[in-house]
Amino acid sequence: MSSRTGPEDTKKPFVDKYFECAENGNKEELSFLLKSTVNVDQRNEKGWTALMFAARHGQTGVIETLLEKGCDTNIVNKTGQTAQDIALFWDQNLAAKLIEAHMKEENPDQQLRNFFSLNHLDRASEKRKDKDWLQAKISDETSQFLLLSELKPFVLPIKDKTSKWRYRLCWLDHNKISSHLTSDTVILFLGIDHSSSQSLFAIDVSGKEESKFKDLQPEGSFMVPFPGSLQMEPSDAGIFAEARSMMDWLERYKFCATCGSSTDITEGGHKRVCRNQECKSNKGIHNTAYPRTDPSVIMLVISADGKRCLLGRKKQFPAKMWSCLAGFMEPGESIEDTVRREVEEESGVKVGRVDYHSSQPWPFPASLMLGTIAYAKTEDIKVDEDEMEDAQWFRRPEIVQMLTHQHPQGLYIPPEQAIAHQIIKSWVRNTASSNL
Ligand SMILES: NC(=O)C1=CN([C@@H]2O[C@H](COP(=O)(O)OP(=O)(O)OC[C@H]3O[C@@H](n4cnc5c(N)ncnc54)[C@H](OP(=O)(O)O)[C@@H]3O)[C@@H](O)[C@H]2O)C=CC1
Ligand SMILES: [Mg+2]
Ligand SMILES: [Mg+2]
Ligand SMILES: [Mg+2]
Ligand SMILES: [Zn+2]
Repeated sequence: MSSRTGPEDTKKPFVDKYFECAENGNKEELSFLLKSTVNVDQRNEKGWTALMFAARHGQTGVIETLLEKGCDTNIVNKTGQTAQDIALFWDQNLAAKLIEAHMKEENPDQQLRNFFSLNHLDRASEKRKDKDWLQAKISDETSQFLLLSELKPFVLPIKDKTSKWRYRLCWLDHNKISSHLTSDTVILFLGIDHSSSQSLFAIDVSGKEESKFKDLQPEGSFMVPFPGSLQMEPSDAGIFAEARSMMDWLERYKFCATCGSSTDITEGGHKRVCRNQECKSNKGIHNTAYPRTDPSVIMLVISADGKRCLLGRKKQFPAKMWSCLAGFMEPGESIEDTVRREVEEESGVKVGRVDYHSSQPWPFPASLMLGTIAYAKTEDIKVDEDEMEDAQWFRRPEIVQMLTHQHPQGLYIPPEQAIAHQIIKSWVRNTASSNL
């Protein structure tokens, strides 16, 4: 490899050496560098990681070491390839298989699981209808409770396997929180964790002095959910999404939307029941007392020549961040038509075909993002100035710069936890060898 230069700093000789070890299969020295100076996912100026160098040269021993050290197999380089793409391109089949096996282990269904959607709990929707069962679980000494104050979760700081600071949900057992449970405390059943046989709950402690909870766990704190929750362990983020959306609904929908009467919380917090026996909401399908989920579409619009994609800036976005267009679905509208309508409203561009990509619960407060790739039939842009600050077509090389934080003007797209990032990355990967 001719050029592997990284950022101009004192670490550069070590980083160069690190990539050289990956290329030559020098496992011992690579492990030593990882222990002392180098981050496992360090990239060079072309966006290559050690895993990519090892994949390119079929260094299976190094690949095993890097995978053990928790390297990220999803990183793309500046041409939009992952390490696995590189291994396949260079006929390093053993290397490609090793990476694929690791990815399968982490994600057995081989389906993109967006951040906030990794919730492994069994919601036990039949069991939670049984009041006695629920009450027994609330008092069970093995049950675990998550505190939420004004929708802020009680969390612990931890270092992940690459030494970055992240947050974990802080679970407290019944003994610790029993003094905070009064007859009007909102208790939400989250589900059963079958790996530990524990039932998990969230409780609302809004209005109580937050510092008091430090006695239960001195390292714990209430975290402002956005953007803090993006730094959560992905498996906790899914549980947090359920807890936050549900708690927000329980707090905001106290009265019956049909007749305005008071409601009672049932089924562990998953349903409200109108106290007015005559109310239409108590008659089956008309029930307005279930939690809300607001479907929203989010789309990467591709130009007719396939070479550019359309990104927009909402007025509230941080400076220099561009993202996919997005919008709420209206009742009686298909996903495809919502995409066509929102794109035309926001940018004036007309869309034809729409393909589904993946989905993401977005708990601010309760959107379900339906991710799509949409194909434009027109090019002229007319920005909806009420909602958008700007919308523009970007060529693929510029998108890659934005994706890999290499853009000369510092433009960037949302982080990997946002579905927008994943849709953009998919397009970049799928067009990696098409010379656009
Ligand atoms: N995960 C991700 O990567 C991304 C997620 N999103 C999320 O997508 C969702 C939709 O995107 P956005 O561009 O804001 O939507 P829209 O383009 O539909 O426009 C937003 C406007 O819609 C109105 N609105 C608010 N709630 C609803 C609702 N439940 N149904 C219909 N209209 C509503 C509001 O208008 P008014 O103020 O007049 O009430 C709001 O200003 C948001 O929740 C946003 O946070 C967006 C981009 C990226
Ligand atoms: Mg919008
Ligand atoms: Mg809109
Ligand atoms: Mg809209
Ligand atoms: Zn009612």
